[in-house]
Amino acid sequence: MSGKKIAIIGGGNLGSAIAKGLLKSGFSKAAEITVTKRNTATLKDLKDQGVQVESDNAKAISQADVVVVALKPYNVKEVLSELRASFDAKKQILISVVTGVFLDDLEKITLPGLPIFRAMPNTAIAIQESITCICGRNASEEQHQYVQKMFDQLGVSVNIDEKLMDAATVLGACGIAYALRFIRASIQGGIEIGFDARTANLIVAQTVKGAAELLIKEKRHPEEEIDKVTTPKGCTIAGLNEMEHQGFSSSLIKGITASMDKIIKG
Ligand SMILES: NC(=O)C1=CN([C@@H]2O[C@H](COP(=O)(O)OP(=O)(O)OC[C@H]3O[C@@H](n4cnc5c(N)ncnc54)[C@H](OP(=O)(O)O)[C@@H]3O)[C@@H](O)[C@H]2O)C=CC1
Ligand SMILES: O=C(O)[C@@H]1CCC=N1
Repeated sequence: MSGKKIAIIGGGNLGSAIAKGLLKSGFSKAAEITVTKRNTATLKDLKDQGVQVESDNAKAISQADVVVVALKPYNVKEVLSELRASFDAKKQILISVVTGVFLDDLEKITLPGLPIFRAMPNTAIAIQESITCICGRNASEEQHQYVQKMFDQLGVSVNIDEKLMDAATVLGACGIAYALRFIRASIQGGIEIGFDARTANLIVAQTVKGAAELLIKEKRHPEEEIDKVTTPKGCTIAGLNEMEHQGFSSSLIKGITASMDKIIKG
């Protein structure tokens, strides 16, 4: 239990997922979390669990020890610059999960010297299974440890240089969507070869989980594990090679670089 009051500014997809993860992990009590957005009706689930729901950002920030900003990139400047007076550089930490807004910009928009972190989680944060890449400035060792502990409760965290934050957004945050599209396509294939949708979903999701766990728990290289599956002249290599002829790896790599270009060039 952290004991700190956390205000999440922008309770949309990611902001709400963070609140859910904080509750589920026991890192925060419901009464310690405030989530803001203009239309608070969509936060009913969180409100029913005891989370404070608010449309007054200034009030939420001034009562918080930790401010998590989960606004859309295009309205961060407009919203935060009006809230400058609510921040306290001596007592607070700002954590931004906003894509493409630099520590420099965040400090200019808010207060000089404010301890500021950028964190890039993904939506699996709602079930404590995120990978979260973190960088920060102006923070004490204790504040760094607090932020890392917070995201470790919500999955796994890794400290990176800010220059890799856009790449982290693509690989980790967008990556959930890429993985789910792989899963959905596999389910479609599974239905075509005979399974009902529900059974295909279970088989594919558990298979993907197993593949990931082999890498995470056993620290294996993907190709080492693929070699164990590909019986000579067998059906796996026939399928894999056909996928490659159709551009499977190439399309993924091109998709990843297209996402990266979108962040950099807009
Ligand atoms: N979704 C994801 O998987 C990830 C998203 N991100 C980043 O997180 C940020 C949020 O993304 P996401 O959650 O998907 O976006 P959403 O649009 O779902 O959430 C943004 C929320 O901000 C609220 N909002 C808008 N204006 C204000 C305001 N003035 N005060 C308070 N709240 C406001 C909106 O609600 P209302 O209109 O009711 O005010 C909305 O719910 C983005 O910067 C994104 O790049 C990063 C990693 C992963
Ligand atoms: O698509 C987006 O722009 C955001 C950033 C990472 C995930 N969703």
